[in-house]
Order: sequence, then structure tokens, then C-alpha cells
Amino acid sequence: VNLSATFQNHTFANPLMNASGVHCYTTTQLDELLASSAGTLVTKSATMAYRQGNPKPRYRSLALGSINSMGLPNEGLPYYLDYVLAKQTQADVPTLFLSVAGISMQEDLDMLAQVDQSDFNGFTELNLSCPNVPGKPQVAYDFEATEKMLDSAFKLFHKPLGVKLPPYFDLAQFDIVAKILNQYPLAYINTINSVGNGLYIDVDSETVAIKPKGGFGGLGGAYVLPTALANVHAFRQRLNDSIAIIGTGGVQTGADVFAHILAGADLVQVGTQLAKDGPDVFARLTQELSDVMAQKDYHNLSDFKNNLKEL
Ligand SMILES: O=C(O)c1[nH]c(=O)[nH]c(=O)c1Cl
Repeated sequence: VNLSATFQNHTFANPLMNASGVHCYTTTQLDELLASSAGTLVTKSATMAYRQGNPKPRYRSLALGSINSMGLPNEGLPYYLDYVLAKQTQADVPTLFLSVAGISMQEDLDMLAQVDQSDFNGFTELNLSCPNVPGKPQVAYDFEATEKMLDSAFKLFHKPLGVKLPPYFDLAQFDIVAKILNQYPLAYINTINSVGNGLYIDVDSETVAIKPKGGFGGLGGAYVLPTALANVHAFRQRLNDSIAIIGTGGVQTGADVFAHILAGADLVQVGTQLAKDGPDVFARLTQELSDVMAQKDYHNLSDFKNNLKEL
């Protein structure tokens, strides 16, 4: 069984990587991802400067997934840009992903300009879907703002660019958003981000689970797998073939990775399960994916990618 994944003319040993925001805040964590069986990595979404983020507890692992309202804590763009620039010169390091999430459109543009002027040779991910900055609605739920953002971004950014999208829940919205995205030379979309503003309640203590926003936070894990698969498949059916898809959301097993690829994903990210199990999760998931493929007599990802059958 061959797990190698091609993605916009780059090849990875396998289709698995972390989701931004999980195990990717520090160079120590990022190095642990590189040392793991993951095919590549993405850095925590950066703002221009260091950001403390929301008060703790701001992440909780739950039986069926996770809830978070981190509030974009990060070391600042220079920290992550330095990391990927240093790593990309080393042999045996795969093409890397750098995530940016400005608090404003201007901050996004300033960061994209800085990356564009650098020697970074990997993929830049513009996060349009952070649900946890109080007072800042998700850009990607505002279709006009999304169009304006992408217009401005592609005027100044000349390297491969992807966007991180929130989940959509309405077929008409898939049509509208895909129509907007197809206007741009995007390298990829990454779908989904956490399902925004869920509320976990602990009945014994009669309290919420996290401190920020009265307990409201983005959901991940098993809770969101069907939503993630729907968004991957809906966009695969609507986007130009030139736009690749990273599938994110709800991956716990190799079968879940298989399902994301069957739905049309070219790469697959792991968040909540990585937070629970640590980087060893990638050794398990690659083995399980390989086992599922072998049982079905598939030898390459292309044997079943985007091959979901209807009834
Ligand atoms: O609160 C966060 O930092 C956060 N949390 C998420 O679940 N998705 C995001 O894109 C971000 Cl930026």
C-alpha cells in the first residue's frame, strides 16, 4: 500500500497532518510533529504580534470531541515565519504550511505582504474562520467581506495560498461560497474549522466547560465528522479541479481518514484526536488507513479519492 499524497505538485509521504491550533504553538511542538509519522504540518494561526489569547480554561477535551475558545494565542508571525524558513532548507523536511489569522483585514494583508516578500516556499493558509475572538464575526460567514479579502489578497500575494473555512450548513450557501472561491487562483481550501459557538454543560457541577464567552466555543472531534465530510464533498463537487481540498474535522481512526479522501480530500488534518493522543496518533492513523486500503485491495490514494458512491 502506497500512502503518498500529491498536492499541487508537491508530494507528501502520507496525507496526514495536524490541524492549525493543535500541537503547533511552539518550535518544540512543531519539531515533535516533524519527528512524527505526519506527512507535514501547519503552524498555529498567527497574528502580526504575540497574542496571549483568552483566559483559561479555554480548551476542554470531551467524551465526544472537544470545545475551545483559545482566542488566537500565538507567538506572532515572525516566530513562525522564522521556523518555516529555517526548516525548509533542511533535507527530508516536507513542504510546510503557515497559517495567518489577522484580527482585521488590514492585518491579514500586512502579514501576507510580509510572507510574500520572504523566501517561504510552502503553502500559506489564510484563516477566515476563527470563531473565538470576541466582537469579531467570522469573515467567511460574510460573503461580501470574503470576496473583498480575496480580491485584496491576490493583488499582493504571489505564493500558493489556501483559505481555512468554517462549516456551512445550507446547500445554497455551498453554491454561493463556491462561486466566490472559483473566481480566485486558490491553491486549496481547508474545510472545516471548528463548529462555532457550541455550549457544553457539565450537569454534575451545573457549569459550562470553558471560561471565555460564557462557555461558548468551537466544537471538534466526533461531534463534527458528518459536517466535515459534507463540506469536503460539497466543495469538491462545486470547486474547479485546480483548487485542492484539505479535509479537517472529526478524524479519530484510519476509516475516518479514508472517508475524508472518499469525499474528495487531498490531505487530511487531525485536531482533537491529536490533542488527546499526541503526535503518536499519526503512526496509528497511517497504519489504520493502510489496513483499510489493503482490505479493499487499493494500492494508492488515487484508487478511491473522490470516489464516494450515491445510492
Ligand atoms: O480560538 C482560536 O484560537 C481558534 N479556535 C478554533 O477552533 N479555530 C480557529 O481558527 C482559531 Cl484561531
